[in-house]
Amino acid sequence: GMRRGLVGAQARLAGDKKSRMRAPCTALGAPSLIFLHGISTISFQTWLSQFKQLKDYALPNSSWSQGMMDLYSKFLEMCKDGTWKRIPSYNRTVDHIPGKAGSNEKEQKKTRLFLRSMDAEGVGFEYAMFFNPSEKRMVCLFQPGPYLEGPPGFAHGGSTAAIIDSTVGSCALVVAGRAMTANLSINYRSPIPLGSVVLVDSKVDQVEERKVFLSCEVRSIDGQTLHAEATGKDLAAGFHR
Ligand SMILES: CCCCCCCC(=O)SCCNC(=O)CCNC(=O)[C@H](O)C(C)(C)COP(=O)(O)OP(=O)(O)OC[C@H]1O[C@@H](n2cnc3c(N)ncnc32)[C@H](O)[C@@H]1OP(=O)(O)O
Repeated sequence: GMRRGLVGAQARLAGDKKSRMRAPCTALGAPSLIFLHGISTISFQTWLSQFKQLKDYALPNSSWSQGMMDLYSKFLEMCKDGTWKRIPSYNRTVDHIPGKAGSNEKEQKKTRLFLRSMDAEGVGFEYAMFFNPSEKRMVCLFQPGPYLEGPPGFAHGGSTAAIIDSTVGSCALVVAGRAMTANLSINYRSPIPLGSVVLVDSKVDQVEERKVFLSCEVRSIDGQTLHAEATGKDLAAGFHR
């Protein structure tokens, strides 16, 4: 009931019953905000049409817990007035790059975005990101699945690093247009139970020419437990190398 209602709400928000397959335009709002370069080389319509066949993985599926659904629903609400933007997610890195999305190049068919590498729903990284432009803040709702185990019953530190890197990297990418993580320093404060839901909350603290300085906290939904905190530096270069 709740879940179906939410998916319905999502579809209505996107204004299309096939929103599962094609949410990015509505979700991103103004793509020029996200991608500060390259957009002029192809027509806007062509760029949009490339997303049509792509499956968006940042939408609810049956593996999402009630906690994950509730949080997702809360963030969708906050998207209504434009304060937050839902960020779509694909299973190939190339599909996030304007002008290259939907590419059929042979080599790119074989590669996967690391966090979307597991085909079964719920076993690996289940996550959805939301961006707040005025705060230059990217929040990722993250539900680690059973295949991310490190200590028995808890998420592997590398998986935590991966979700932090991706959230911080996406934040830098949205703010700076291009981004490559140059440095990431993580303090692990409290283990993350598999199947729980945490908030990976990152923001840009400072931009100095090509350097983007970011900080990030991973907390339980109620905010009471600090699981990890990180600082990072992204360089706004190299992504298209
Ligand atoms: C949609 C999906 C989003 C997913 C996001 C995922 C994000 C990622 O995982 S990225 C992958 C992991 N990162 C990498 O592989 C990066 C590997 N490193 C590199 O390619 C290069 O070192 C790169 C591009 C970061 C920097 O190289 P380059 O552009 O030549 O910079 P360089 O000229 O050496 O340094 C520029 C400045 O940055 C500083 N800097 C460079 N590296 C670092 C570092 N590791 N730590 C701190 N500062 C650094 C330098 O000191 C220099 O500062 P200044 O100008 O004041 O002297």
